[in-house]
Amino acid sequence: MAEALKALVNIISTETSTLLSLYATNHTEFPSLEEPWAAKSPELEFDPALVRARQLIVAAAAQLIATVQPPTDFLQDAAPSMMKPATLGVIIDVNIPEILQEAGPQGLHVREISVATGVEESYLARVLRYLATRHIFREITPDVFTHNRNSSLLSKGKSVEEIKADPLARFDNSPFTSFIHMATDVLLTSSVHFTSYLQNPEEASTPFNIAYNTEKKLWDWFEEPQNEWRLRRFTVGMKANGEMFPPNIFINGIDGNTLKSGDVVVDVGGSVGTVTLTLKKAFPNLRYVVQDLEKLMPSAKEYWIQNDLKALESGQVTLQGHNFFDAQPIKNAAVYFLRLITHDWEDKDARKILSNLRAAAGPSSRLIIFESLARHTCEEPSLHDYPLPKAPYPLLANFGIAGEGNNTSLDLGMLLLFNGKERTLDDFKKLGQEAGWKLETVKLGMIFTFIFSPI
Ligand SMILES: C[S@@+](CC[C@H](N)C(=O)[O-])C[C@H]1O[C@@H](n2cnc3c(N)ncnc32)[C@H](O)[C@@H]1O
Repeated sequence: MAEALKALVNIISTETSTLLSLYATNHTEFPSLEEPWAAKSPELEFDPALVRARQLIVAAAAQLIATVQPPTDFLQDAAPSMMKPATLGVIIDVNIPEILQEAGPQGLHVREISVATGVEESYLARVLRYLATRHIFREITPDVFTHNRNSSLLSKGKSVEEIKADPLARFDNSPFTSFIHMATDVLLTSSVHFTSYLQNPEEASTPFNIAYNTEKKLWDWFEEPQNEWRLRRFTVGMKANGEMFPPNIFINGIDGNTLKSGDVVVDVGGSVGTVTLTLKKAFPNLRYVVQDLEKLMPSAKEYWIQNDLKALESGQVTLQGHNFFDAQPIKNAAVYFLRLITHDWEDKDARKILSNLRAAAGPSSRLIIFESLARHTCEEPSLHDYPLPKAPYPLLANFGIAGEGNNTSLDLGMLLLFNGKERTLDDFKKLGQEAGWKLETVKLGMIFTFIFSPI
């Protein structure tokens, strides 16, 4: 199959030229792997042509490795992949990103990092070498490490001193690091029980329940006093999700220009309301309700006080403690939307959430779900009607890790924590139908928009 190998190299070569010419046209230097990350042109990062070129290069490069690497080497690297979250967890827990940031570009010897962290020098050297081998941190001279493009994103955005002074608030400034840290903590611990759970799902509700010896759902477990920091980290992490997606996805998804002034948009399970803030800026003539569990309301209030106090004071935005398994109090809203909610729940629970919205909806209400679309690795006839980009030969139809890497991880993460799942197109149609909603439109994007009308 030399033909496949050549085709992969060809994709990498062609798309690299495209990528570099996009940077050149934008008068922006291509960011170096060796330098800490600083988005020089945030608009360029979301440019669809750049996103497409990058996706093709990563998909082809990953497939090239899988093609040329002996399978024994390939699997020996894959099997102990848990070392990634394990080492990232240590690094974040003992504040190495901040220590190296404070040390500057000349880096720091592990001896000094050891003094600053209290972790034995030889342990640190091995952890950092593992990560630097995978392009997270850079080893300048033996045992002297500094940040590179990837590791620089692990900083919590506070000094070591500030972190130590208020450990509970350590993730408050760093939505992205919060998100990464979740994988190194509850997810990693739960994953140990994966095989036992899948072979005997009656054992517990989820692998998470086995791991932490609790019958509570994750959200309720977060309320236990020892988990206060985890709830806080999760709430901050959700903001990262908001910032990871281009705002236009939500603006085009809701399409507020088709609504009447004063119409109500309900952000169901909206956390602090990051999507609502984006919508409110785009459609200032609408009214908004952000709903989440009562315990989230203080954080939500703080978020709006910081970002748009006027909207709260004028009543244009209302924050409402509401459990979405209870009857929906806002009747006949123009739009009920849910972002990253249905994937937390197994079908019977997701059905109940959508049924409660259906019971409150009026004839012209719309239900809008922002969620990933689970895709097969091969051609899917059910998706032929949608203008999804076609993967060139010999790439996997879903672009492999460059298309579905995060989604497949997230899908299994949902299984570990909630017995939830990412859904295929047919799953969404069926789920809607069973709850009284007809899937009318699907809009493509980094996250998909599924628009339903009442049946
Ligand atoms: C994955 S987060 C998504 C948050 C938000 N939609 C976003 O995209 O940023 C799930 C949210 O569901 C909320 N949640 C969980 N159970 C809930 C319930 N029974 N009623 C209302 N909200 C709930 C959580 O508190 C959390 O904020």
